[in-house]
Amino acid sequence: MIFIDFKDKERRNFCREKRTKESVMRVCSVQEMRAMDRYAIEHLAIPEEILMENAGLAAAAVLKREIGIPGRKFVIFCGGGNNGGDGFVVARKVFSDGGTVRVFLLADPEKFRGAARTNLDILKRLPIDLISVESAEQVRCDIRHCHGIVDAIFGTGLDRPVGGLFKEVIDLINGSGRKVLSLDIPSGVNGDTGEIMGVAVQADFTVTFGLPKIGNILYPGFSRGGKLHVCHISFPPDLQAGTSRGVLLNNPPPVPPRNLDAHKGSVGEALFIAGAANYFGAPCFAALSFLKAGGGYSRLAAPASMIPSIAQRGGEIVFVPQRETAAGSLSGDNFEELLALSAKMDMVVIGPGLSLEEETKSLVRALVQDIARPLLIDGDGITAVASRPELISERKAPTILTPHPGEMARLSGMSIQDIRRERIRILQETAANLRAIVVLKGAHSLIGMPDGRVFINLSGNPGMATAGSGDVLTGTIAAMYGQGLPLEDAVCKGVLIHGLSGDLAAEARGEDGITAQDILNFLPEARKADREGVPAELFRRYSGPEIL
Ligand SMILES: NC(=O)C1=CN([C@@H]2O[C@H](COP(=O)(O)OP(=O)(O)OC[C@H]3O[C@@H](n4cnc5c(N)ncnc54)[C@H](O)[C@@H]3O)[C@@H](O)[C@H]2O)[C@H](O)CC1
Ligand SMILES: [K+]
Repeated sequence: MIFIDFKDKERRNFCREKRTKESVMRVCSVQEMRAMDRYAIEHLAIPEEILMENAGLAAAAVLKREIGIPGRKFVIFCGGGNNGGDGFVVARKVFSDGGTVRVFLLADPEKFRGAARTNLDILKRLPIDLISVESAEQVRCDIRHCHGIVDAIFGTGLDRPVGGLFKEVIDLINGSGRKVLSLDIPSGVNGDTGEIMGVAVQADFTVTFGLPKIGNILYPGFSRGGKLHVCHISFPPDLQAGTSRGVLLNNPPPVPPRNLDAHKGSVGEALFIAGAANYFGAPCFAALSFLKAGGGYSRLAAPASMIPSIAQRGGEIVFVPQRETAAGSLSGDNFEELLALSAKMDMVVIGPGLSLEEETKSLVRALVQDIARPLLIDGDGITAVASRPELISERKAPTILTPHPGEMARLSGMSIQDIRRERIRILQETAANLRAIVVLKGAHSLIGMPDGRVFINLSGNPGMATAGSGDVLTGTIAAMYGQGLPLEDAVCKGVLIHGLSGDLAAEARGEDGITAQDILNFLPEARKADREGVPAELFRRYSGPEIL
């Protein structure tokens, strides 16, 4: 365990962290959480009341740290399930620690069962205000005069859109300007998808129980949770380790050190098959990012007529001029040369700015089928092969695909809306069907492995939603592989470094005007920070929730 003093912002405390496989945190679905819960209760004989007590105590500890308890007033909203039960424990603990508390029930008190019932019955014997909410108006005054609100309305049991009185109360909470602590997950966020089910609490802090749920980590749910903490509520580590098809936070191992006698061939050789008339940026960003991320030898096979202008921006690239179609894209008769050259590479990248010319698409399909080296397919390359999944699944060498949601829709046959809603499941199916590593790009990009594992990446920022950003990602991934990381780790590391570079660019220049050029320019700093320790603020974000 490495201790980091996060408060020392002044000195821009650079943490010397070592990311290890053991430090990868699992994220679980609602069903997995329920199974863990059941196992703990039935096989380990941990009573439900003890799990709930652990949950409530952890939440009260966060209230104490963030707001303070003695002499403070809290309003606790409790729904009719166990999330509400956790709220009752918090109420008892706040009261015991010298705070004032009012508990508002959003369900018929007769309906509580099990541990929630037990805790409600305890509360009834204490001098704590327990009020059944009939209308939102009833709570307005208390909300205005409290120091903090605890949201224990819905947890993982949310199973339909939020409306009526629940919606009115959540709207009041969100408009109150008070500090809000959500228990397990902000009420209204779907635990499996991160979707907002009509309306959701905007929390300042969330304490999630057992393990983070997918909805705590995926957008838009992630942005509703504020600072995220996790309390393992005394589950043993083995139980939390989960299955091989698990969802994990992206935390790849370090890139191997550069040998003192490194030469350009020993830190990776990549070929980029990219570019067409009017697409000057994509090939240049892709091929240059490979070098800026530490790769050794970057070759760019682009239409011959484009090369003089690209060369002005990237003289470090080695060019392989290609014959072109009348439209200025790569022509089919480059096939043999590209295939022969590909055989000598560590990795081939195909797609950035290739255009959707029919002849070029046919060339891509033929190359995808025959290139016997690790192949990263991006952009127009994905569109060219999307209708022929067997070309990818039957490849003899590994394949990486880096789709944005629109390209993912083409690859998976699902709509963009479906992909937003069920990102993890669709990614798992697509990666398995295509036998490929699939990077679904977006806020918190997802990396899906053919065996069903999914890594959620936490680096990056909205400023990176800019043209050319994806081209920089391709070269970054290829560079990680060229420098010796195993393929899966290289993809995970490339995604992390790309986001880190964007975060450093945002820190230096502000998020709004970041361009692909900025992400490219910050790659060397990103590599350095990844080796020596990222700034404390970023480290905290990338490490995921703090464990209580
Ligand atoms: N290991 C753990 O994670 C532990 C979790 N705990 C807490 O328990 C909740 C889950 O409890 P559950 O009873 O299954 O569900 P909820 O409390 O979230 O609520 C279910 C309740 O709400 C109704 N409902 C659902 N959606 C709506 C809606 N849109 N509108 C109105 N009503 C709705 C539903 O019908 C039920 O009545 C977990 O999140 C943790 O906080 C344990 O305390 C400790 C172990
Ligand atoms: K909640």
